[in-house]
Amino acid sequence: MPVEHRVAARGRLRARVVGVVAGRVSVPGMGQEGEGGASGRGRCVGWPALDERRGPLQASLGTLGQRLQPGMADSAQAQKLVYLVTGGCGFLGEHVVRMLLQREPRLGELRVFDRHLGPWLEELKTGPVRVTAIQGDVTEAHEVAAAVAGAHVVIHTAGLVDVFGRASPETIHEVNVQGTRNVIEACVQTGTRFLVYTSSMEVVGPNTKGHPFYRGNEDTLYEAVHRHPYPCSKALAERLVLEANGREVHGGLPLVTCALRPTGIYGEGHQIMRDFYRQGLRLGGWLFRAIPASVEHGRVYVGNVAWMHVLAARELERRAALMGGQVYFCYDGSPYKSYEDFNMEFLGPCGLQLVGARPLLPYWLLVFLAALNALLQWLLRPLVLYAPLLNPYTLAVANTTFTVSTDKAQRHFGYEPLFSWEDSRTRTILWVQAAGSFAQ
Ligand SMILES: NC(=O)C1=CN([C@@H]2O[C@H](COP(=O)(O)OP(=O)(O)OC[C@H]3O[C@@H](n4cnc5c(N)ncnc54)[C@H](O)[C@@H]3O)[C@@H](O)[C@H]2O)C=CC1
Ligand SMILES: C[C@@H](CO)CCC[C@@H](C)[C@H]1CC[C@H]2[C@@H]3[C@H](O)CC4=CC(=O)CC[C@]4(C)[C@H]3CC[C@]12C
Repeated sequence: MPVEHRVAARGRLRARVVGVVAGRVSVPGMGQEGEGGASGRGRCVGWPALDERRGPLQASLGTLGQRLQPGMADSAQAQKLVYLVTGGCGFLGEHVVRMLLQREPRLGELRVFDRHLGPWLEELKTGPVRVTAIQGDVTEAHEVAAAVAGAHVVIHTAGLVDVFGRASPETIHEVNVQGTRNVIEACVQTGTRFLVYTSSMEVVGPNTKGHPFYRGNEDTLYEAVHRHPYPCSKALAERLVLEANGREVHGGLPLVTCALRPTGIYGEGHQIMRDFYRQGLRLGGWLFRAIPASVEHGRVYVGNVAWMHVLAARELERRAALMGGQVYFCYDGSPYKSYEDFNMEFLGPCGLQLVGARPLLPYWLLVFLAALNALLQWLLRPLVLYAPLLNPYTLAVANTTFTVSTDKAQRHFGYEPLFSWEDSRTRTILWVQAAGSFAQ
């Protein structure tokens, strides 16, 4: 049984801590030095502008090696590091946690902070690394500050991922924007210097005009205009993180931040994939094409997203001047396909078939159905939560080409996908099969 106790660090704290443990290790190769680079700036229609008082991004920090904190020396003998992963029990967060345990040799303590702690944390009980599970809420500044205190690196992946209208826009803003602000302020107050933020491709697009983004990179010009609360919140939060780069933290050294922008993540734990599978099973093994095969939607395997987080976090120290204040799309070798055709890479081997070489319904009818769903959601809200997958926003995202092709992360911090497409596919298929066989 885990020992549960109250955290005493830094004042009032309601976060609950569960101590557990895990292990082990390998080291990746490094790539070439790269250039600086731009970060996309989104515009959120109908949302408040960010406080601009801190001015433009501060990307140039000097060589970090000259200003090492205790415990940050780059050698096998170095003091072990304390990592904090917010949202560490989510779909991506769990993979980040497991990846850190497997592939961060300097890991001394891993703090997993989440509103809902997963029972799988129990498995991490054996091994050389101390794992501390902290039940807490990123919107509670004091809980975040207590969790951050004493951490060397924070990977902030907690977020409210809702494009279906389950949560209110205010709640999405509170968790994604204020939660991120709390993480940044906690780093500043407690002297934590390295912050990796999980942003999203949605910060860039697809935009409200449905413009295609075809094999774009971090410097591709694109009109990033959002209306939906989720991409708005991610864009605002990303901006906060990037603008915080270079701020002086407690102890006088500069904060180093970067943001990673995954495209649509898939892999073990992907609930929407599991939902499509179950829906197909209910329909006798059939799914019906709604989106033209020619509309490409960028996807990335969760293990590679986790790996990119681990590498970025590790390299922020050595490459602060290059990486600080930068954004990186998360990409891998997953093929460019439509959302539905891509899902069939996994659902096909699980016995489902996608009916139709072309969409079975005309687009105008889908638009009508999506609008009807939105209306029903609004009408029924006082009585029941009606949140189907299809709404005007999800239709627009699924029906707009958005694909990424970039090597910026490779050039800046040596990222190469850890999992090949074949591995990613096989792992996902096995998970879908297992997940689908549980309760219908
Ligand atoms: N799923 C996707 O395709 C993509 C996700 N992202 C980003 O990746 C991050 C992780 O997303 P997923 O793993 O897909 O979502 P998820 O919902 O599985 O995980 C989010 C985690 O954050 C936790 N959380 C939510 N609100 C919290 C709060 N107030 N305090 C503490 N913890 C809280 C949740 O309990 C959950 O464990 C998010 O920031 C999301 O915006 C970015 C691009 C694509
Ligand atoms: C029209 C339907 C016919 O089958 C298909 C509807 C699919 C949608 C539910 C998904 C299509 C694209 C997805 C989003 C995309 O992958 C980008 C995302 C990034 C994030 O940061 C969060 C998740 C998401 C918005 C993702 C959500 C589900 C889709 C809209």
